[in-house]
Amino acid sequence: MIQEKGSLSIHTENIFPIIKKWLYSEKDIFIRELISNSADAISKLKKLAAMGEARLEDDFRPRIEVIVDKEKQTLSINDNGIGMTDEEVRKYINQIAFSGAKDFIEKYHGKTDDQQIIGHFGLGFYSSFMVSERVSIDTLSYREGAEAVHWESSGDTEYAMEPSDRRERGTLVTLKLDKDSQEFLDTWKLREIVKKYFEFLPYEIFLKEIPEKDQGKEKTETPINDTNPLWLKNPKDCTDEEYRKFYHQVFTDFNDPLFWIHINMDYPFNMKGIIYFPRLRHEFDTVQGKIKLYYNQVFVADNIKEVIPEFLLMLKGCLDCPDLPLNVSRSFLQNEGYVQKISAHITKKVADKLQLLFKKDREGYNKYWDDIHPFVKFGCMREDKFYDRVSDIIVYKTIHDKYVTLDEYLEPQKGKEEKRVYYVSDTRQQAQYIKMFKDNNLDAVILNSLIDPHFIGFMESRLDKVKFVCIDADIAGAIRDEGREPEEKEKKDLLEKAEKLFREAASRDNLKVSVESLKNETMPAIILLDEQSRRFREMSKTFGNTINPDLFPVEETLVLNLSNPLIRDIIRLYEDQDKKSDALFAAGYVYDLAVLNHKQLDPERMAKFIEKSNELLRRMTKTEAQSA
Ligand SMILES: Nc1ncnc2c1ncn2[C@@H]1O[C@H](COP(=O)(O)OP(=O)(O)OP(=O)(O)O)[C@@H](O)[C@H]1O
Repeated sequence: MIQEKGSLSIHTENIFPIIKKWLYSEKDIFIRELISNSADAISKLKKLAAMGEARLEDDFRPRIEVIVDKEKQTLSINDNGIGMTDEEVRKYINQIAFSGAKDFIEKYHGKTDDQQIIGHFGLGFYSSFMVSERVSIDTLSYREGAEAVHWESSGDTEYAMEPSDRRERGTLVTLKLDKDSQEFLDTWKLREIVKKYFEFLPYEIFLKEIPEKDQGKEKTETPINDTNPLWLKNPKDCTDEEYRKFYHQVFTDFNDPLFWIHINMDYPFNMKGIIYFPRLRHEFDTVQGKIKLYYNQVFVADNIKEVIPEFLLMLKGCLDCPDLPLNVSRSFLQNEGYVQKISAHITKKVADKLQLLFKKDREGYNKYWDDIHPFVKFGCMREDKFYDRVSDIIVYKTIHDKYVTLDEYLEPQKGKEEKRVYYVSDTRQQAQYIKMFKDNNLDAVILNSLIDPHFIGFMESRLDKVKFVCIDADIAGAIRDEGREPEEKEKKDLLEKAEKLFREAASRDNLKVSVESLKNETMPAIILLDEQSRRFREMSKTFGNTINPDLFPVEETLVLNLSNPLIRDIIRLYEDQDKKSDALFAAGYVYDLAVLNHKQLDPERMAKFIEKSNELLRRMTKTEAQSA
């Protein structure tokens, strides 16, 4: 060919500043575009060879090179793919690539949300001008008798074409980086970017620096990428060690995952990947999950909510979905039937895995539960289908350190019209109540994590005639000793007197008081909290009200235990004018102890309580000393 100069058919001057600005936050996408082009060029060549339309060398190995020349300030991408003839350069580069950029701008200009466009930007080759003063191409087509072509442009409307001295089939794109983009000469940074998008590209990528370091030395070349990610391997042939290693490598998490699911399907659509259940160090870790989406082994993005059910984003994994229509907008994806099928399939796979673990290794499943419960609960609340598949294997940790399903927990209440699940929402604050339950051989489950107030509400909405009741709320029914209950008249009389006495002693006119004969004799009184108002307060905490718990006061009832002789004695003392002050002293003390059982006393009350305790000791020793 003879030397040729020309003008590009579009007004690139207008486009240029817009694209540059738009790309500012994601400058490195030009690398993705150029390497993608090289990978496409190799795929096309392989396809043609398979059809018998191109001849490959016997020792052909697909290869992409990223070459840095710090002296010349150039960054080049070289491949041994299909190459281009001069006609093709005219067509694909001069016309298509540049008009592609124009289409792109027309479509997306003004959209501030980069996330509108997934993965493929359609900006292609043109994006190389975002970082370059000048871009050149040296290419030799696979076609027999083709001549190599050199093309060059500075990103304005002018280009130049002439013969090239390239001898090998394939394409070399060289960018003379502009002064604002010198960071792309940093091989460490380049390696990071290439790894981000192409860690699992099926063709080997090599990073080279010119002049080569350690010249003359015998070298073994190692590609930057892993051309055979584990998800492509048949699950039957993968070892646990390989799964763990892959997890460490991809997520740079040194902890081992709990377990994993290998997805490997070809029909009715193509999807491969591995999803891991990470170990949680604390509850808030859950938000740090990561599902990486790939398209034919090229990374697209992390955590695309439109493709992956939201609750699965708490897990970690890689999913390769070559059938995804990735060059479309997110809003379109949401309505795509294919995407819904992917979502449904992953949900089913995860539920199946949990069911399998539960059935085959209940012990192991119980051990995992502390790590996986936020995920399972969140999943149930988010996806009806997931709930339907796992509702029978939701387990609850009990105060006896066992893990039981709801059916197992409710077994002793079989035949009862309304069933109750007693739960602990704070193991420290409710320690006394737990002890009381244990002493009476009763069981309660522990639901003390952030998600649990929501989960309890959710479960009640799903279950007919099952109520969740906190261990410090309305439990008198569970621990009442029916055999010891006094006559109704006597009980009414006692209640009237006790109400008067304890309201006066606690200085609270509206204190709710009840009298019961409890199975447990040791405790004179306990405080019960109204379940509804307590739940309201818990919920307000999860919505950020941690500052003032008194904003939502919780209704309390002081339950006096008639099985403990102290209560009747105090009531009797109260009726004796001479002993009234002693009765008030003792009643106030009993009340304070009951309150202390489930929460801290406010500072003023605490100071008084200590004063009273000291007085009590003094009274005790004084009587002892007098009688001695
Ligand atoms: N390394 C290469 N080897 C062979 N042909 C190439 C190479 N790079 C670009 N081309 C040709 O130039 C065309 C335009 O490239 P460009 O990157 O602008 O768009 P695209 O790859 O077709 O689309 P998009 O990047 O939007 O997915 C390509 O379709 C291809 O035919």
